Amino acid sequence: MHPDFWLDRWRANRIGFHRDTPLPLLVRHWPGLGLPAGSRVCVPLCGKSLDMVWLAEQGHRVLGIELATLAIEQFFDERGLSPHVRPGPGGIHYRAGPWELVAGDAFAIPADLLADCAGVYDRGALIALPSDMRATYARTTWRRLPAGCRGLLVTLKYPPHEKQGPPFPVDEDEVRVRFGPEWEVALLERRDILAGEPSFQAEGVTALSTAAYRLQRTPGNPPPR
Ligand SMILES: C[S@@+](CC[C@H](N)C(=O)[O-])C[C@H]1O[C@@H](n2cnc3c(N)ncnc32)[C@H](O)[C@@H]1O
Repeated sequence: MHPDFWLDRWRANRIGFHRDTPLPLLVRHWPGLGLPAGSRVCVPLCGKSLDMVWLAEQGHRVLGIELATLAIEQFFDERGLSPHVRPGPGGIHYRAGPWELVAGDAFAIPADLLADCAGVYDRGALIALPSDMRATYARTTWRRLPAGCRGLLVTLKYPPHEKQGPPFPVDEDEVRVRFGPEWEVALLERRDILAGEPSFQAEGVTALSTAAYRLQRTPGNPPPR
């Protein structure tokens, strides 16, 4: 999937993935990770998600990574903030308040920049990518996160032949294969959501569920790539 796919969507404002409230699964399960206020949370493929506002309200510093400059500009504009903008590791860094958003490729983000991230939040990132790119994403962005890092991952599952992604279906086996053994994976919740997703129904999808996973980076990791 070429970066232009996403840049075009932002230019045309075709951002049906964007929610105007924080994700209930985040609000329900994030506190269980036990991350102290003040810790830094990485949000790969962040868009202009309001989940980053919610994370900041919990006292976190947020490091977002997003290809589309337009998404980052809209995030700050919509908060009435004028960020400091500077080139830095991995791209152009936009900073204001608790937010530092990097306009760049999450796959190319340097490990140094992630070294003090105690948390990671993925909603609409893994499932935004086709299979080969999901493998790259796990081997690059996630692998560069430090030992002890704790994360919340939200996925979708539907019969793969019933719809073209994105979003792509990702089941529990795949999560365990992609992230294990470097990450301990625990399924926290799975729920059927088809009734509330008319656009999936209109495409002929017959079953749709979302799941939340807790991930914890195990010690004894291989060196980051
Ligand atoms: C499905 S959207 C989800 C956005 C956000 N996580 C949310 O929940 O609203 C995926 C986002 O990833 C961005 N993106 C895609 N590939 C990327 C990459 N390699 N590095 C950084 N951002 C990327 C796209 O521009 C898009 O904003």
